[in-house]
Formats: sequence, structure tokens, C-alpha cells
Amino acid sequence: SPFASSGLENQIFQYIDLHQNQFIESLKEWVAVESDSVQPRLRQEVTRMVELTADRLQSLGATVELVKLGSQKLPDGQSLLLPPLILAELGKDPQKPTVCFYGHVDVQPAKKEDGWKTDPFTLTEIDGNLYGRGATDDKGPVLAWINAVEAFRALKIGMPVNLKFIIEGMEEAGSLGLEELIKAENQHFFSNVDYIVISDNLWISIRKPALTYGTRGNTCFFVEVQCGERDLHSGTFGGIIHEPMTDLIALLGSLVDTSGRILIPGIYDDVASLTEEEKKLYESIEFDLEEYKNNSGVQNFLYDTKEGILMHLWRYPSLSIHGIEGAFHEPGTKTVIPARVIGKFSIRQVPHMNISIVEHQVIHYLEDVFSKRNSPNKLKVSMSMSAMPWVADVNDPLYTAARRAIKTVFGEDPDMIRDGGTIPVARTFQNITRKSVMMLPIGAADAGEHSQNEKISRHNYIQGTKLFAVFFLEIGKLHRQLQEASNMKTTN
Ligand SMILES: NCCCC(=O)N[C@@H](Cc1c[nH]cn1)C(=O)O
Ligand SMILES: [Zn+2]
Ligand SMILES: [Zn+2]
Repeated sequence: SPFASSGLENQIFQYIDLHQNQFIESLKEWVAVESDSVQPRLRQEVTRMVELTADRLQSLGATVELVKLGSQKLPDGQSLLLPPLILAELGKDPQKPTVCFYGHVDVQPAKKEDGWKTDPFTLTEIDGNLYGRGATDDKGPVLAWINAVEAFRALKIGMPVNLKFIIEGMEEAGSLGLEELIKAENQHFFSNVDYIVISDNLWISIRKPALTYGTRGNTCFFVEVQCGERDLHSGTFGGIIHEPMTDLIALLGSLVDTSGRILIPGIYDDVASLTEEEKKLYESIEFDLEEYKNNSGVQNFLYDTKEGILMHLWRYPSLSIHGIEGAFHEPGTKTVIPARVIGKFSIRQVPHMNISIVEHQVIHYLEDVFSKRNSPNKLKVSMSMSAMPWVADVNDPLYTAARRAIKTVFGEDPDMIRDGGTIPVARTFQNITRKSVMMLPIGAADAGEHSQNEKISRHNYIQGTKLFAVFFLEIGKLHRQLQEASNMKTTN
């Protein structure tokens, strides 16, 4: 790397560059495992993937524990075993900081016929991009951490940190069992952890690296309208009944106005006010509006400035309507009146919104809108899932070390970004363990997570591996300096 500042770093970079094809081969082996946690029929593959990861960590010299998480209840009442979760440990030197890495090795579903250019489970390199399900989310980043450790081992350079790994196989299906596990391990596995790092999100740019210090939370709602027990013929009953779908469409249509503003009274009351300091943060972020638009395939956004877009992705709530259960959705025509329909929508939460207050506001508002329709149908509104937003202190040593590592490897300072999505585990770690948490992504904005043709570029995968290696060096150094400074204070 042209930006390397020390002989040690150069040695590591050289090793990583020389072994890049071997690292890509490992990613190919991992991508070939269809570890889709969403479809119950593939659960064995998820378990196999977790076991493969455990073997890989063991071969690095880590002590690995596979923790059983019990089983999950499926909608049809059947019970399905959850894949085990990995708790691994490499190094126990009390002089060194302990960094805990979180990642996941399960993936979203993928089928070639969904519109993939290549087989989703065969990692394929085209023009410097490695296409395959999980390439960025999250097998590539997990392997990049492992590759970084491998470089230290192969070069016989002592690790500057103790490492712990918590790696799950159920992230894409809601991280079942994870929160309970973190609670149970708080006084054990996490007791000597100093820092927690998550590599499971993306930069905001295709080119410029980023560090993530916040995510939005989420609240998901079901709004159910029912007129009776069975569907009806619209020739026999159309025109003489209050149709559930008509009620539901009116309810869903009352949630947001044409400018994207949520119409639920009080919903913006607790949103953190915008300070001058925060406003300045947006100025330096490299965000190409046209590129973002092209990526979405949408012609116009609701906002036409960088600041407007970023603020509405990161620091304001948004409401999205996702679907209607019970609606006729096949091609062709069917003259049915569905008896029971369930609308699904979610509201992304931001600091300092309160989930219980939001739940109450949503239910109260929809009941009020419904009551004005004088419909005899039954309405039921419920919150199906909630996750709080997460924001970290960017002045924490973790962020300083990562910034330095990014500067060394990529030659520039990172964008300091938030994520408009939700990675609930960040807030869970922060709340339960009280340790500093950081997200250190290596995927570019066009990685296509959850989409067709997911990819990681060779550049990002290999520079990402270097980034993690230099991060170990930087956090080790910084931690030592902080300890020395604190020891000096006590002796004086
Ligand atoms: N860049 C965010 C990636 C992780 C992700 O997709 N998380 C989901 C989690 C979620 C939130 N509400 C329901 N599931 C997301 O939609 O943000
Ligand atoms: Zn992920
Ligand atoms: Zn994902």
C-alpha cells in the first residue's frame, strides 16, 4: 500500500497482497454453502456453515465454544433446532486490550432466476468484483477478520490485541436467541472485553471508506381488518358491505403525506433537535446523490440535497408500507372480497423516540381514523417487532484507532456515517455490556446486500483485510498509551 507508514505494516500488506487469491478461495468455499437462515429447509446448511467457521477459528489457534441456542417455533407449530453460536477466544494477555468481533455467517435467500447474472452460491469474479450471496453480508467481512489474524500468525508477529469472536447463524432471521445469550454471558465471555466491533454494514460511497457511529431502530406494525370468517364473491356481495380491504387502504393511506411526512400526531415530538455541530458533520461526507439515485433505479427522491437525504435517512423517522397479507396478488383477475386483510408497515426509530409512546400513538391514531369511517368491521392494530436506535461516541479510542487504520490503508479519512437501517445487536451490546461499540464496514455502497448480484470488490475484500490488521496494531498502541497515561496519573 502506498500509504503504509511502518515496516511492520508493509510486511503485513505484502503478505496479504501475495495471498489474496488464497483469501478469495476461502470466500468461494464459504459462499458455496447455502446458509440461508430464512428458509427452514436449509437449516442444516446454516449449522454446517457455523461448524466450518468454528473449524477455521480453531485452526488459527482460538479456543472455540459452540453454544446451543435451543429451537424456534415455526408458524405451523413445528419446532426447528437453531444453529449453534460461536464464542471464540484468541489470546489472554492482560497487558493487551481485548477486542470482540461480531459477525454472522448466515445469508439471505437467493435464486439464480431472481435475476442473478451468475449462480449466487458460486463466487464469480467479473471485472474485479466478487459476486455471490454473502460476499459482503457478511461472509466476506468475517473472513477478512480471520485473514488479518492469519497474516500475523504466518509472519510470526505477536498479536497486539486479545481477540474474541461472537459469530451467529441466525442474523437474517432476527438473531433468535442472541440477546439472551449476550445477557447470560455478560459476566463471563464479555467481562474482560474492552471493545466491540461489528463489520456488517456498508459505506455510503462506492469509493470512500466509512466508520459508522449510529443506526436507526425500527417498530413494525400489523393492522388487521376483518368483516367475517370467509371470503365473498364481489358479484354477490360487492356494493352492499363495508369491505375490509377498502378500510385497510384508507388506513394505510392516512399514514404519510405526499412529502413523506408521517401524519401520526406527536410522532416527531421526541426526535432529537438538530444542533449546529451535527449540521456540520454532513458537510464533509462524500455522498453522490446521482450515484445513489442510479443505485436505487428511482428517478426522483423526496429531497434534492445531500443534507436533506442524509438527515432523512439517519436522524428523522420514516414510515414504509411493506405489504398486505390476505390480498389477492397473483397475476390475472379474481373477483373476490377478502374477509380478512393485514397491512404491514414499519416506522424507523431515531434518537430520542420512545418505542412505547410510538406504539400508543400509532394505535390511537389508526383507531381514530377507523372510527370516522363508521365501518362495522373489526380492527386490530399491533406492534410485531421493535428495535431501538443506536448512537456511539465518536471520540472513543475505538474510533480514533479505526480512523488511523483507515488513513493508513486507504490514504484518506473516513466518512463518519450512520446507517438508515437497523442492526439491533449494536444497541443490545451497548445496553447489556456497557462496552464501546463500533461498526467498521468494508462493503461499498453498491454491494447489493439482500439484493440480486450481491458482491464485494476484490479491492474492498483485500484492503478490508489490511484495514483489520492495521486496526489491531492501532487499538493495541492506543490502549497501551491510555493505560500508561492513567498509570502516570495514579502514581502522581
Ligand atoms: N444495513 C442494514 C443491514 C441490516 C438489516 O437489513 N437489518 C434489518 C433489520 C430489521 C429491522 N426491522 C426489521 N428487521 C433492517 O431492515 O434494517
Ligand atoms: Zn448482515
Ligand atoms: Zn443482511
